[in-house]
This record gives sequence, C-alpha cells and structure tokens, in this order.
Amino acid sequence: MAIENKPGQDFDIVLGQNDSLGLSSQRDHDTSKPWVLKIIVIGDSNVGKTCLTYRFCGGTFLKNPEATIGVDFREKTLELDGETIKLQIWDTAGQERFRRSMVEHYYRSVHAVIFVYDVTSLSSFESIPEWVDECSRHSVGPMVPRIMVGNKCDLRDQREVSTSTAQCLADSYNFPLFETSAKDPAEKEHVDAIFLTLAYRLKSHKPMRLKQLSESSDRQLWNQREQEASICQC
Ligand SMILES: Nc1nc2c(ncn2[C@@H]2O[C@H](COP(=O)(O)OP(=O)(O)OP(=O)(O)O)[C@@H](O)[C@H]2O)c(=O)[nH]1
Repeated sequence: MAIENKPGQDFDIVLGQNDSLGLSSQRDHDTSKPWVLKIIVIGDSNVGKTCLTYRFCGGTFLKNPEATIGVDFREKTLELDGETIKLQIWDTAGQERFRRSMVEHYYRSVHAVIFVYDVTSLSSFESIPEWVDECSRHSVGPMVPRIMVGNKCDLRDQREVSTSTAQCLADSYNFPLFETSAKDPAEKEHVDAIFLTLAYRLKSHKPMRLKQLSESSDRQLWNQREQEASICQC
C-alpha cells in the first residue's frame, strides 16, 4: 500500500471561495490535477468512525482501533467517469476532550459530512441532532452534502435503533441513510457506496475552484500529522 501524497509533496485542495461548496461557476480546473474533496466523519465516540474509514481506504477491518485524538487523515483516490478524485477523509474524535482544540479545523472548507451512529446504541443515535447543530454552528452551508450512517449492523441481537426510526430522522433532515457494518466483509460494498455516493454528488456539481493546500493551515496540520505517522498508509 502506498500513500498518495508523500510528505512535502504539494497537492491541490478545493477551498470554498464563491459559495458554501467551494464551487465556482467557471471551469478553472487543471485536468492534469485531481479534484481533492474534504469529507469529515463525525459522531459519538465508539460508533465505528475509524473502522468505517479504514474499511473504505484500507479494505480491511481494523480490529483494535485506539480512540482518535484530534483527527486521523486518510486518503483514497478514485477514478470517476475518467476523472481523478482524491477523497481526503477526516476521521474525527468522538470524545469531547480529544476534539476540543480541533473543531474549527474539522469544519473549515469541508465538502461533505458523514454522521455516524451505532445501531446498538440508542444514545449515539440521539446525539445525531447535536452533531447536525454543531455543523450548522460552524457555518457548514445547506449545499454541503450530508449522509447519515448506522454502523455495527452485524450485531443483530443488540440492535437498539430500528431502520424505520433512523429513516424518519434522516428524512426530517433530507439526508440519505445507510446502514452497514465496518466489521462484516460482506458489507464492504455498502461502506464503499457511502463514500462513492458523496463523491458522485460532489462531482456532479459545477467545476471547482482550486487553491494550493500549501497556502492553508490545513496543510500545516496535515504535515504535522504525517510526522506523527498517524496517516493511514492506504
Ligand atoms: N461489531 C462491530 N464492531 C465494530 C464495528 N465498527 C467498529 N466496531 C468496534 O467499535 C469500537 C469502536 O470503533 P472505532 O472505529 O474506534 O470508533 P470511533 O467512532 O472511531 O471512536 P472514537 O475514535 O473514540 O471517536 C471498536 O472496538 C471496533 O472494533 C462494526 O461494524 N461491528
């Protein structure tokens, strides 16, 4: 496995300029460079955010993940209809004490949001409106695509959140709902579908304004995390 962006190597990121999605009305995309889309994964601690992103990027189930501190970055490059798209996935900390200093970074110039709850934990589901509110408080506009994901569906006997209850909440926000399991290998396609759905939705929007990531503080953050060897090499 090889990481797409080596330390010190510059690459582009789409940063919001003209509207909440960072989209411009004119095509100014250099086709030799991929789109880079920032997706954040948020939700209570222990719902499986790290395992879901790892399943998508690395293809396997991470057996003993440690609680995320601040953020872990993962990247996946996709070819969609002949265009290269890099998904820069921010796996955020669910525990308040590990996210406090990072929250502003999470939401800055974000292109899509994945809200995760655990189908075996009613309280994690009941927290979803708080996560949605946090997004709004950080000025994530209504144009930014959002998806709701119920994880750990393999634990059938322990389910506390029914599909219909979750669908009601998702409908009230007009979010697509996915139920899946990071653990069950048979669910890999559903996990992929979450991220692909977002990638296609973002790609279908108008062409995007590009800005060098090296100009932003996101770049510094990324470098710092690379030095701490906390980027998943997938
Ligand atoms: N059975 C089952 N367990 C899962 C699944 N996904 C994650 N887990 C387990 O749930 C626990 C928490 O997983 P994480 O991915 O670390 O959860 P997180 O949401 O990233 O947690 P924080 O980093 O604290 O925010 C771990 O013990 C995982 O093995 C799943 O789909 N099924």
